[in-house]
Amino acid sequence: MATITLSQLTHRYGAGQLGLSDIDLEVAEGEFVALIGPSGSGKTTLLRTIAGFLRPSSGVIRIGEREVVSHDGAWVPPERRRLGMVFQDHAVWPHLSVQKNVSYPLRRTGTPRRDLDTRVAEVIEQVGLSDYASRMPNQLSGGQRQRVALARAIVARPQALLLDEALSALDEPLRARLRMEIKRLTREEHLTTVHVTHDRAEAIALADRLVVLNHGEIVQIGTPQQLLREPASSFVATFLADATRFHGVVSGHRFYPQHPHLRPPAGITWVDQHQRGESTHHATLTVSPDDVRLTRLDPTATPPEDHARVVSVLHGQHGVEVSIDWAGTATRVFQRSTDLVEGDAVRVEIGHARLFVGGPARQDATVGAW
Ligand SMILES: Nc1ncnc2c1ncn2[C@@H]1O[C@H](COP(=O)(O)OP(=O)(O)OP(=O)(O)O)[C@@H](O)[C@H]1O
Repeated sequence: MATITLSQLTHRYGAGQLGLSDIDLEVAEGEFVALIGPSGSGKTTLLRTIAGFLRPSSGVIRIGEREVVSHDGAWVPPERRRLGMVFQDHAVWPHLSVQKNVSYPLRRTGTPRRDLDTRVAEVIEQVGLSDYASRMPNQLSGGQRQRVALARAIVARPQALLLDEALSALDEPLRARLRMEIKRLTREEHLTTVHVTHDRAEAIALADRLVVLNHGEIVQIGTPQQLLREPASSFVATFLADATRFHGVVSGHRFYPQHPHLRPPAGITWVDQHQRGESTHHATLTVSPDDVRLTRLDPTATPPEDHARVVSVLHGQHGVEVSIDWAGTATRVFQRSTDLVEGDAVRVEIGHARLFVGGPARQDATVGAW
């Protein structure tokens, strides 16, 4: 296993489109890192650059002891980087059995027969396919084919494992099971892993550290708990925890919201992002869906001015997601259970909020789709 180090990595596509901007990142030996961010933020570009499918415009990539992309233009092609890759679409060879698919990387490098048989049997067992070794891919389920792809990616003990939406094509509950198995397997094999996913729950469940990208830049790196507890910007709070943003101004250490009815709660965490020379008075209050309480108002009485309306109520396995319209601001609220229904008038109370003062203007841009 190896450390992956990226230094000042920048990529511009042919049309001038910025893919990556000045990325510095070190993935430690045996660490599991997930790349997350809105659509177009650069996740795929970054993974493809590490894999060697894309040659960055500038910067250095080191995998283990070796520079695979250097300042002086030196370049190691993908097949010589000793990386394992798993894509979304079960890329296994249809004309080869499970055993032959998995053993292929070892046959290619001329591994002696006995070593090959032992290692292939070991990996096939690790992914739970021992009873299927002689089957052809068309006799397997989607989940089983993805396990074959995973076994083939790790059989040659790669320096690192790259996962590109590897679980996205699978349905629950299979997806959740394979997610846990990947976690176990990467730990057992002490695999350095970089995982691109659109699924925040998956990233949070699997990763030792999350790398949040936006506009081709890293906007925050940290453990899932750190990022959830201490998002560095209103963008990260909104993106990772579905927080709602309310804009306003700060003056004399008080927040004045634009939102006509918002009463800032007593529990505010101030995050001062003020940058010298910038206008500092703009501020964004983020409210996490867990920190809002809703009380149904008497439907026969005229609702007070600051009421909100329930727009939708989605019951799920682990609770209820209530969306409200609060003077034009769509706000998400998580509740353990509720008897609220669409159209109800509610009173809104905020338990805790984070106030981001100043900071880069573009973090307030639309978060975008996953
Ligand atoms: N082949 C290409 N030519 C030009 N621009 C590209 C190309 N591929 C990606 N881009 C641009 O580079 C930026 C980063 O794209 P990338 O595909 O890495 O994002 P992503 O985070 O993986 O997005 P998604 O979640 O939608 O897959 C985007 O602005 C995108 O439009």
